[in-house]
Order: sequence, then structure tokens, then C-alpha cells
Amino acid sequence: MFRAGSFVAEQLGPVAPSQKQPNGVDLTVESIYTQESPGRIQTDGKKVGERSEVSLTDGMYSLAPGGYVARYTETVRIPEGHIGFVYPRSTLMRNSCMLHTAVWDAGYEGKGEGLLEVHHPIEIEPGARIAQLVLAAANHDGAYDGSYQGERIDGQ
Ligand SMILES: O=c1ccn([C@H]2C[C@H](O)[C@@H](COP(=O)(O)OP(=O)(O)OP(=O)(O)O)O2)c(=O)[nH]1
Repeated sequence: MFRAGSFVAEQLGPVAPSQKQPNGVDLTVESIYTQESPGRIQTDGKKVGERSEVSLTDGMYSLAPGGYVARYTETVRIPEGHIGFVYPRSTLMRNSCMLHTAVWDAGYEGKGEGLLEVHHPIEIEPGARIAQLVLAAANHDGAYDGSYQGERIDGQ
């Protein structure tokens, strides 16, 4: 069962009224990056490639078609007994852009990232809402303890 937006909001700490949705909470963009060097996925390890932040033009990210990594502002916490999914804000999709996301594990806490795919030039202001987090009740084995645990919180 998917939880109500008010439950999702409780897990995130203070969120603006405009972020609260019936079925979830909108996430805002903190910063946007282009990848500059190859990543690597091995059988026994992984590496995320170097990135550089996209420069602002008149206070906006002015994005040409391509793939970008977007960082969310909010610290997301996925509570015990749940799984998280992030979907693009529909206005993003209606403007020929997409946010691709992976599974948000029970126990994860951090400021996560998503793959922003731009098919038509778009301008995005830092702090604008681009995504929506929803939570579903789920069975799980253990809790998240991977390399991204605690990312970008408490000065990490
Ligand atoms: O779109 C997403 C999906 C998930 N996450 C966060 C929450 C999730 O719990 C964590 C780790 O995801 P995953 O388990 O898929 O990472 P991995 O590549 O398997 O690395 P590790 O084994 O270190 O966890 O990343 C994001 O930031 N963005």
C-alpha cells in the first residue's frame, strides 16, 4: 500500500506547503552536473565518474539536450517497512524531459541523485520542484547499509 503524502512529509522534516502532494512530497533540485569521466561497474566494486556543476545563466540552469545528474535538496529517509520511488514532476515530462531513478531502500538516509534526461532545451531554477517521492509499505531483508548511506548530510 502506498502511504499518504502527509506520511511521506513526516519522514523528510520541514517541507514547504507547495511540496506536499496527495500521494507524496515534491523534491527540489539543489544542483545539476554533467559527467566528465567514465564510471565503472565491476563484479566486485564500482566507481562514479567525475562531474562538473552546470553554470547558472541569470540564476537558471539552462540545459541543452543531453543527460545530467540532478541532486535533490531534501534529506530523504526511507523508514523501516517501506520502499521509496521517485517520479518526475509531470511538468518536467510535459516539457520533453525525464528523471530516471532507482530503488530507494528501507533505511537509506541522504541527499540522493537522479538522471535528468533533456530532450528539448529547458530552464530550471535551483530550488525548483522537479520530482516527487512516494513511499510504499514493503517487506525487506535488513536495511540499507551501502556506500551511499548518509551521503551529503552532516557535512559528508
Ligand atoms: O534514483 C535514486 C534511487 C536511489 N537513490 C539512493 C537511495 C538508495 O537506497 C541508494 C542506493 O541505491 P542502490 O542500492 O541502487 O545503489 P548501488 O549502486 O547498488 O550501490 P550500493 O551497493 O553501494 O548501495 O541510493 C538515489 O539517490 N537515487
